[in-house]
Amino acid sequence: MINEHGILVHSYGPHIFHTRRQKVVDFLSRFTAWRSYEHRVMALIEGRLAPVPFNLTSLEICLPDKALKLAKLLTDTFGKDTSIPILSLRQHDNIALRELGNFVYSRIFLGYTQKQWGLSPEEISPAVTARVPFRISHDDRYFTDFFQAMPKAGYTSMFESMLSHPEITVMLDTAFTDIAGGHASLPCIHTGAIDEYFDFSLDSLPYRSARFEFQHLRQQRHLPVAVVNEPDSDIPHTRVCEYRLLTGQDAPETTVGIEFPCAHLPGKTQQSYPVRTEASVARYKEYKKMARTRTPQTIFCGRLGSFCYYNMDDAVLAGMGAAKAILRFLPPRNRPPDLG
Ligand SMILES: O=c1ccn([C@@H]2O[C@H](COP(=O)(O)OP(=O)(O)O[C@H]3O[C@@H]([C@H](O)CO)[C@H](O)[C@H]3O)[C@@H](O)[C@H]2O)c(=O)[nH]1
Repeated sequence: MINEHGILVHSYGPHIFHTRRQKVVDFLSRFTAWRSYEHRVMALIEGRLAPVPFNLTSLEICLPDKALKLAKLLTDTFGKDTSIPILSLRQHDNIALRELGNFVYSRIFLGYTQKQWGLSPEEISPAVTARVPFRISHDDRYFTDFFQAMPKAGYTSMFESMLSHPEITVMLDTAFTDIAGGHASLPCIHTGAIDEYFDFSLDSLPYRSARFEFQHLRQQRHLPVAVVNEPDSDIPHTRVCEYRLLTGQDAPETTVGIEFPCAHLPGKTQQSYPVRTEASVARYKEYKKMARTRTPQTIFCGRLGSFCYYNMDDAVLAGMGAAKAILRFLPPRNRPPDLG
């Protein structure tokens, strides 16, 4: 969205496209040109800014007296240019590595995760914190995928181009319950929340939400990198994003977005992240079972429909799969030949 100062911002927080899947790149490239962009993030640790994921540069910044020795130990133990989840480092047999793991855990993960999820890192799936591993290299990019880019004219323009087709009608501000009386009798792809779709009949699924505060600054540049994380638990926000550094927009002034995670209140906030615990995943599976028997022609998709912590490329791939799957509901004579 272009804000009132003419700056392109992301209303729901920074979205950075990155993937290892060529077929997803090929598909999206039909609708957008790209601006090559490698994301870099820093975190404020004891008053100093250091790269996140924590890497050998972060080590030199945060623990300058021990950095050389620890870098050698890390490289000897795990190998050069490797990475390791923080929870594994904290459990290592070697006491120096365990202590280092505890240092990084307490300075980067504990407060941030508590704010982000309302839970400690141990209470959420280990896959979540493993998204930001300890890097045994000086690579300070947030992602290592071969394709990292932003849609040149923004995501809105990319989706407008995707939806501009004579057979596509877009109806905004229309609840799915307003169409065909709600539960679809025709084949349908539903990307809304599966618990809401079934009127919370098995109780609600837990999600986290976030509030974004935008500040326009009368200066050319505000941050050293596009995103600065704030892991301190006493400060309510988790990160600040300077959008022009993501989008490359040339402008004399800048806008930052500050992210405040919060609980999701059904009907009041937007679900942003599914909170996947053993109990919530079990409940989601019950909803899936219900979907199979009650609405077999509805394909649930996306972060909310699949109750999955998808990255954008995961969501696109699942969408491509759903588009193919829905064609199977067509009578065989109407199916495209490559569907079989
Ligand atoms: O400083 C930190 C960073 C992360 N964590 C913990 O790791 C979890 C996963 O982090 P991340 O993948 O960054 O989470 P998110 O889905 O919000 O990231 C998206 O935002 C942008 C970009 O990274 C912004 O800089 C990108 O498009 C997405 O990947 C996190 O939930 C924490 O539990 C931490 O503790 N401390």
